[in-house]
Amino acid sequence: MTDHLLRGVRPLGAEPTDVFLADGRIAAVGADAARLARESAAVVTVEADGLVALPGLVDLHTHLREPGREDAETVETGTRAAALGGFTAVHAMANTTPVADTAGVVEQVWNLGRQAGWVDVHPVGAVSVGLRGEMLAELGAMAASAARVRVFSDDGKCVADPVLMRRALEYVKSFDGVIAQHAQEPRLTEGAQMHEGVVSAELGLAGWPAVAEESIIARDVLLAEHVGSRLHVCHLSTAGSVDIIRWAKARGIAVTAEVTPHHLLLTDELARSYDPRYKVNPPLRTAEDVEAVRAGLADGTIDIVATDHAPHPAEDKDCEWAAGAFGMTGLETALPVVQQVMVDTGRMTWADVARVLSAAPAAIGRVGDQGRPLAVGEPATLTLVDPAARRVVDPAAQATRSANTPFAGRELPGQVMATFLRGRATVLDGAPVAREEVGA
Ligand SMILES: NC(=O)N[C@@H](CC(=O)O)C(=O)O
Ligand SMILES: [Zn+2]
Ligand SMILES: [Zn+2]
Repeated sequence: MTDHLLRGVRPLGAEPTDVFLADGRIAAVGADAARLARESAAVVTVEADGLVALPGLVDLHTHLREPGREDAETVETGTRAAALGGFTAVHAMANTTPVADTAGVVEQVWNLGRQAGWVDVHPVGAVSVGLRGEMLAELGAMAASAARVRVFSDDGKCVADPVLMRRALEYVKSFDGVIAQHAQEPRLTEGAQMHEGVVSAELGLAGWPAVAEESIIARDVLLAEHVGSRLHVCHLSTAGSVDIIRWAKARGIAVTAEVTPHHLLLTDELARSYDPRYKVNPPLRTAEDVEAVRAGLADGTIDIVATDHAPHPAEDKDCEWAAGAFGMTGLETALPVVQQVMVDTGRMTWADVARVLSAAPAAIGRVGDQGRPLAVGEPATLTLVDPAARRVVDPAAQATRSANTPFAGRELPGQVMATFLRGRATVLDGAPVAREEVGA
């Protein structure tokens, strides 16, 4: 395998240094790096002046759409988009067709990920058969499969039945799994089109009230406490949800929570455009909610940023608001949004970014060989970002097969220049590097 010398790179934004990647590991940092590189038979030098090195990003919430909706995304296109976004691992949500509710389907997704080779693909297993919320899926068989599933979710649907939720939390304890809940009380959100508030009232669109999210989170943290199991809350979006998580953590409950880039930046005011690009579950909320999730991420109440990358083909988005599908893409814009909202405002450091986009999601998903420190001997799984770059988001220039980014036309800071997965470059000079090109 080709070795790489990264010259003048700033690990976690610290002082510039040289880093040498050899045989899939970080072989040297500092003065030793150039010396060892000279002894290497095959070395590529990356001029990394001013680039920040982060551990490879880990997404706990990605929709890859395969099997079943290859018109929206495939494992190949979605994971290439992930690598370009600086990711080295993604968790592939279970709401595919067929649903990933058996060992057979999760192994299929896992194998597709290995064939594509862009990032490690960790399939998420469904909690219930067919996401129907009635009967537990074969959680143990998925955990014991080659895919080694640890994260289970009916995402897209809420596990609304408290008994089923309790049983799921109990079941995953035996293999250290976690239930990732899409917190949406179904009865309170029937026909909902956007956040329930001033804007929905003015537009005359059916509302999705904050309490529909908060009541499920409140119930679930109490269930997790009662059972003594791990709960993860997907795409938390309201100020009240942040308060509940803060309370639960103070009480010692094993709960973790994620926020998406779009909920960190965008508000329900965008619905006034009637452009379904802004239609998502949970919906874009108010400016007060946006401020609360930023504060919650900064103070550690919210553990991670996850993309909820949800590609949809044009026919499901180029339509009137009411007919549009819920969901937005996010893999190629997540790091730039976090830089803009949290780093460039001084609310977080690059070390914090490494925590919320790599170490913490790897820990929640029990992905042992990712989210590691950038230290000698560790796997060479990292990404290099140019924080001084600025780019206007162009859906046509993205690797994802779908164009439903809510950030189209916006200027965002930061560009991923290189990504390495166990020493192999998946991205160089900001462009994807197919595995065949490097002969690895
Ligand atoms: N977020 C969305 O609005 N949509 C997701 C499902 C989900 O994450 O709930 C999708 O699969 O399209
Ligand atoms: Zn969801
Ligand atoms: Zn989702």
